[in-house]
Amino acid sequence: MPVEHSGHQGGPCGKRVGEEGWRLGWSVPGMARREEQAEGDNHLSLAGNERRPALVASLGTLGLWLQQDMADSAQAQKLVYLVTGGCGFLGEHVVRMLLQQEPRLRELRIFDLHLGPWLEELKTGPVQVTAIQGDVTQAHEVAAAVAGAHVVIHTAGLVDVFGKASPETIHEVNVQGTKNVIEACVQTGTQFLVYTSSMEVVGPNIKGHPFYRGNEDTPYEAVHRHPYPSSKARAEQLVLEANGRKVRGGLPLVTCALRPTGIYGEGHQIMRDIYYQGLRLGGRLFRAIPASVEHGRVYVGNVAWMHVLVARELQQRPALMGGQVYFCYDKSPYKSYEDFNMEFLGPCGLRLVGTRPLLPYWLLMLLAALNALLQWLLRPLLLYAPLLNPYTLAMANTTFTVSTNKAQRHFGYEPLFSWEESRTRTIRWMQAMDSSAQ
Ligand SMILES: NC(=O)C1=CN([C@@H]2O[C@H](COP(=O)(O)OP(=O)(O)OC[C@H]3O[C@@H](n4cnc5c(N)ncnc54)[C@H](O)[C@@H]3O)[C@@H](O)[C@H]2O)C=CC1
Ligand SMILES: CC(C)CCC[C@@H](C)[C@H]1CC[C@H]2[C@@H]3[C@H](O)CC4=CC(=O)CC[C@]4(C)[C@H]3CC[C@]12C
Repeated sequence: MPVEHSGHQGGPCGKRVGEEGWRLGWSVPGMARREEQAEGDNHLSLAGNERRPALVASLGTLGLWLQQDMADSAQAQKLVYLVTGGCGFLGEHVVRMLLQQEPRLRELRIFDLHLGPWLEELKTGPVQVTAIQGDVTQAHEVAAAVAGAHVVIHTAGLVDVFGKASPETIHEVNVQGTKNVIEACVQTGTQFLVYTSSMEVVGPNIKGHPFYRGNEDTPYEAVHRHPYPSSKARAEQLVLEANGRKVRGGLPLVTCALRPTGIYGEGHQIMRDIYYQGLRLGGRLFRAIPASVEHGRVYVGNVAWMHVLVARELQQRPALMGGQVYFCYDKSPYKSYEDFNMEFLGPCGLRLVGTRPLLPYWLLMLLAALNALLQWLLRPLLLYAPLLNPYTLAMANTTFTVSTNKAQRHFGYEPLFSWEESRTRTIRWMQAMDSSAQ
């Protein structure tokens, strides 16, 4: 079913809720917000005194202890992080997660081609937030942003499986951009680099082999032809090969790569597109993929949390974690791409028609090929970029799921958000998005 990435109508979602946008309500479950932590720090001496009566022997001791406390906290808040692509879907969650969950942050630099207006609200907090408008393909811009950073989280990338950008541009951003980030770390002396890779560096491959609940060591023939996975695979390889290179000052560069499966959650553009497509079709979507095809999905908040944790622990366990890859996973259920989306679209009033695909696979392939042909023919006049093309069809129609605990073993990762919470947050976002658009 060709789905255009445009158009917008109000829908049943919006009629149910009248709440603030998800950006305003962003918080982490069961954890103190960073601001609250900072506030807590200010009162630490009193709370601490209750717990440690021996220290309250005299006012002098109390004063000394307070001084020590302040020195510790100044010492603790010393790190400079840089997030490339920090205004993207994932990048924004990483930025917000860092501000909430990384108490040692002194400065957070956000580097992106397009800066979001929401950055302004972050500038009033205790951490210095520096927004840098820049292009990862420009080595000098990257080097200037990286200089003085302790950790770089490189999420910037051109995510295009719809043929919007040329293969050259995808390569330039994803591969050359990553090279620039690595070289900037080496030249300026930044020691820790986390790269946002993708499950796509593994598969599904062009032969459509299933990857059923595999892990980082599962053998799989990773063969790519499409520019996006090829570029991600090359960039990941560059990042991993750079592990151990000497950076300015003589210390070794420590790198690792995170491979999310299909990310979902607040801000997910494709989910938004599919929702509006469903509305245009009278609240219905038509099943195209057999329910038995499993597609790996992971909640954006958990992917962000994994980035924060991996960046922190990379500094503690460089020998174990340097040069490693980790799939991003959580407790999201194994389902087909369409059935999974219905977890959110269903409560927004959409219905998936059919227990089996309504069209035979060969016909879908034909439609996908037609779309590709149309895209090529229309290119001089307009950009025709429907969701259905031969590549996306193959992606959706090939089982690819992960089952691993490597991140838990190596750096103690546990999902921060349960499946229920992830689902609720995503539904709330869709409802809020729709009501704010009406
Ligand atoms: N969305 C998904 O399901 C998955 C995404 N990933 C990876 O996660 C990362 C983030 O992806 P999303 O947040 O989904 O994409 P996104 O398109 O929302 O975010 C990418 C960000 O990078 C920025 N960017 C693009 N080109 C740039 C350039 N030349 N210089 C500076 N900034 C540039 C964009 O402005 C954008 O803010 C990407 O590296 C992607 O490959 C990996 C697995 C799954
Ligand atoms: C009925 C249609 C054929 C359904 C089309 C769905 C597709 C648009 C999506 C199916 C699988 C998605 C991709 C997958 O989740 C893995 C990804 C990893 C990334 O690193 C980037 C995004 C993506 C390629 C994702 C893109 C949309 C799908 C192809």
